[in-house]
Amino acid sequence: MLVPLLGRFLEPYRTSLLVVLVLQLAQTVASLYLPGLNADIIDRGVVEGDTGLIWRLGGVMLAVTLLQVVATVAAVYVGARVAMALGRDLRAALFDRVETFAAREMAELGAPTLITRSTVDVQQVQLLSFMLLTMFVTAPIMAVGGLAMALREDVTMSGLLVVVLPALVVSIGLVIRQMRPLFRLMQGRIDRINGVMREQIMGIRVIRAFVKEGEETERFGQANQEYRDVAVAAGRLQSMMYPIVMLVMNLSVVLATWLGGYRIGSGDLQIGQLTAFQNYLVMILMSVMMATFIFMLWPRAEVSAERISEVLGTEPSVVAPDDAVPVTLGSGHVDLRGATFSYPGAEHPVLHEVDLVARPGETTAIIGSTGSGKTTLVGLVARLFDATGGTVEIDGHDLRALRPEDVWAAIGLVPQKPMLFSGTIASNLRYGRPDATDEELWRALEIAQARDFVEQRPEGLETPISQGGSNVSGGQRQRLAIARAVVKQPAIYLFDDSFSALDFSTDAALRVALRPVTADAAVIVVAQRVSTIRYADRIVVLDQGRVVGTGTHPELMDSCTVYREIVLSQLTEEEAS
Ligand SMILES: Nc1ncnc2c1ncn2[C@@H]1O[C@H](COP(=O)(O)OP(=O)(O)OP(=O)(O)O)[C@@H](O)[C@H]1O
Repeated sequence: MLVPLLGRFLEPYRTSLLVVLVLQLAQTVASLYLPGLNADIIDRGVVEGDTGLIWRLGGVMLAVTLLQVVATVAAVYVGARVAMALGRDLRAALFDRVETFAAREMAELGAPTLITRSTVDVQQVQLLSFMLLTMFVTAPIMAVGGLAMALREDVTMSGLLVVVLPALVVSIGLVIRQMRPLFRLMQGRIDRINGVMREQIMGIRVIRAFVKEGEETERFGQANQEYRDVAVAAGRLQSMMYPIVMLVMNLSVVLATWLGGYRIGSGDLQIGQLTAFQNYLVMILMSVMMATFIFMLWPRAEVSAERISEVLGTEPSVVAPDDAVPVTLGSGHVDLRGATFSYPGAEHPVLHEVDLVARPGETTAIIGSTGSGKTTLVGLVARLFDATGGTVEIDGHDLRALRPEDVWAAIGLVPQKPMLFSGTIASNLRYGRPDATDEELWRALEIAQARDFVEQRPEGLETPISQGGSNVSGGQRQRLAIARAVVKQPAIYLFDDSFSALDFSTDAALRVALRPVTADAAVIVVAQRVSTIRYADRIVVLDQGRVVGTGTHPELMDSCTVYREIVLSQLTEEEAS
């Protein structure tokens, strides 16, 4: 997964990669050249007392070192830029993909893991690519070059590598093998911490009100501890790597000195050559250490790459067919025929063969007990998910044959839990129609019975709204969400229990004010309160996902027992008639 992902996302940076390659090559060649020069200074300069040669070769060494430094700095700079750009591109790709997800994919993956994957996992891949970009060429060239140079200095001494190298590779390999499953576990546990934290931050008021801080702290503590345990286990293994490499490296140098001593004594080797050999030996082992760094990061980055690729490879369930042509849904005829819907993984459908008609200029109300499927029904009309059976049509088009954005353009949805975005009241109201004038915004606020409270704010339409709309009350948020839908002037209004936070008189005033603006639109209202819907042109009664009655209030009072029961639980017999 990691290699294809890197291949795909590094493709646009081919030129930079080539530059890094050349710079690394220059740096490595320079590094390999230096010990040889040093040996010459000792053996030909110092031993033979040739000061001129020492100066000359010293100068060359200085120049080569300078080249090495410049190449290293430049390679790290370009490499870091590419790695950062890769991180940015991965995050952008993830964000773009998540934006296409329908409710189904969101439910399957879940917000916490999507956040971890876009941040922590991307960071892992980014870190590994940085390491690769700074060491990828250096390590193998240094290893091979170092080996060649060591052989040139002394073939017998190079036999040492036959023992040292396999020992190093095998011991590191064993450690890495144990690290891989731990990293997978670690990412999963970060998801869990994120999930618990998210839930607790969002539910902080409820937690306090129910005095559950202790239990919640414990729950978080447990998730935290589980992550710590696996991180410590992985860290323990990781911390063994460096000492192993250092141990092997130092032992090798000692061995080389010991062996070299004999060979110098027998006249087979010169002092300078031994110094150079030791340098090359260290270089070879250093390159193994560099590779170790990469091997250390590789398993974690690979797990992360798998998690990123899973998101990128998840196909949205609400999509336009290949042959979909753009359409404008202007009139707002909604027809559900035998619409059935099951949530993924659920045993039974939530909606069973629902037939529903909503016409422009009319108000269609949906009423039913809690959990009867009202919100799900609204989601089907808004194409937040597709029906698993039957059809949902707008203006005679089966929604599955349309581009989702064409459907959404026709819909003014006021969800059960209204959501506002950070910005101002004006920016939120213009969400569906950016070119709306201030006058139109005020008009929409008036209809939504929100004008007064906005006027009372010194900054009026420019009043700041914090993330999620947390600095306005629930009722105000609901009214602003209604105003936002009104500004959009859609062909179909979907009010999902949007009037529940309003008192009776405000609810009535709002419905009267809405009438002229929705005169040409289909209005679908979900409500628990009978007074909100009793004058609707058509009332659809849902019971456990089935339509058990359709008609006007008087018709249903006569014909539908479920409706009668709901009405009589809220109104007296006289009020209801
Ligand atoms: N994301 C989901 N995954 C699985 N089941 C779900 C999901 N959302 C809702 N349900 C189930 O579907 C059924 C209908 O839910 P829905 O929200 O449509 O009901 P509702 O009539 O709008 O309820 P309420 O009046 O309480 O808002 C419920 O039994 C609920 O448990």
